[in-house]
Amino acid sequence: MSDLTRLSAADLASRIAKREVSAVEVATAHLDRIAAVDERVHAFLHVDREGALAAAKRVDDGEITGPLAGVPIAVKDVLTTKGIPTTAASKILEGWKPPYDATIVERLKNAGMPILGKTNMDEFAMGSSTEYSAYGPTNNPWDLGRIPGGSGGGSAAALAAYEAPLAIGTDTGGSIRQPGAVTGTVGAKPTYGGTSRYGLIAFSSSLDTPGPCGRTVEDTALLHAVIAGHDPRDSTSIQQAVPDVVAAARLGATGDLTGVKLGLVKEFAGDGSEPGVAAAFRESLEALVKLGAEVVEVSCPNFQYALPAYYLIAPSECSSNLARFDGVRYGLRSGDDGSRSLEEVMSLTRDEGFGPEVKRRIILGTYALSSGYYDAYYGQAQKVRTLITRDFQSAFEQVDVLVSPTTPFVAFPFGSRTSDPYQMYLADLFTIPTNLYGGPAISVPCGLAEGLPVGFQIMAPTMADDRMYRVAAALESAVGTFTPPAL
Ligand SMILES: NC(=O)C[C@H](N)C(=O)O
Repeated sequence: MSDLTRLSAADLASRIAKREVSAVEVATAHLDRIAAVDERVHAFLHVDREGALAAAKRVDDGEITGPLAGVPIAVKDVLTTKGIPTTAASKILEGWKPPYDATIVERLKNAGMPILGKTNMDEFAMGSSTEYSAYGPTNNPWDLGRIPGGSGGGSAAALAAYEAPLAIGTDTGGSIRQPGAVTGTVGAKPTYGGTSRYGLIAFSSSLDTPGPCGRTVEDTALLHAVIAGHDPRDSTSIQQAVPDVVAAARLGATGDLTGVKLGLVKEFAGDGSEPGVAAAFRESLEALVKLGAEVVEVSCPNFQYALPAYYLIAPSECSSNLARFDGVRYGLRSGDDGSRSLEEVMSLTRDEGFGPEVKRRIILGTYALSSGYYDAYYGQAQKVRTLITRDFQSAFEQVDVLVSPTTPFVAFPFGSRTSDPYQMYLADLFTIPTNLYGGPAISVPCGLAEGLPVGFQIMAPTMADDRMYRVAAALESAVGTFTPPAL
């Protein structure tokens, strides 16, 4: 039989449904692949062999059916999994086993999708390379000396290394799309509120968005349909019905984009992209025009303020959200030998438990929220957020979607951006505006630059997630998918 780990999720699901292959065989093939290559890739922080096989058996026993029943999946370690270690790649949560499942995880289980394990990430999702994981970085399957993106580098690398056919990520400023771009995989950030945050360890609550990752656009859409939709346990969850993203992906795959208007953001053009990235993006745009799309230049003058606004809003929210890690309620507790006060124990725990990037953001956010500075920093950033939203709204009066490269550069070598935080933050230059607005966006592989993958980003209006899938699938039909060298 062909290697099951090379098949698409759609193909696996149909073979399992027809009983040409069992779900247990599919899960076993992926677990064996993880055992064979993950020492080199380090995509996983925890592998749940027993749990995955038990879930697969329930599908084989006919207890669960559905569009992705029996298709295994990897889950970013920032979503709670009942009884399974969940660390957000931080020492402060080492050994913590949550007492409940995140809604996303619950939906995967109800859909009969065996969870292979938890994937590596930057600590608390702060970073663009997984180099800030307290458990060591993930290596990019395209070149093991390079970063797989971040924060969800583990989920993207697991796909590129054929350790999992599907994965879950979360995107606060680009953490699904940028890892997708640099690993040659697909990553979609749904509309904010379109996927539940219940059980997602909060970084920046007004931005955090869980979403699907896959190797093809159709697979990603199939997973989107499983996880999206209203959740009464999340107060910002949207009530409205989820658009039919699977139908949109299948429509796009026919390769006809007649009448679709693509907006090229004027302010992004030539803005710091590596020449290879800019070239692959331009060629893809031409490919889309051949499929019938029209390209219109649009101006979004406030996008240039997105990065600074994000680095006030996200740290401000994180300084509040991460206050709960105090050595009392979860995981690590340091220096509690009976001689120290509660404050001292909290302080020692947080000093030992948090890594340097997390500390940097807590300090930055606490400062931005402090009395006397609140209006000048946090308040001002919120106003910028409104202006960016207006830029999107007026752009979408002229075009159906906006397009850009996903990230200005291809996967960079380890250590090349850790000494200057700003250089790391630039990885999200093109992805952050969407998070501030709240709309959906997807990254789809569009070519190679010096042998490394380049991502093409498609941004759509809120609750028009289907539009981006249509264009993404059309692009995929024109440029194909990209396979890394054998590991
Ligand atoms: N969490 C994200 O979406 C990643 C972003 N690079 C950040 O460090 O905040």
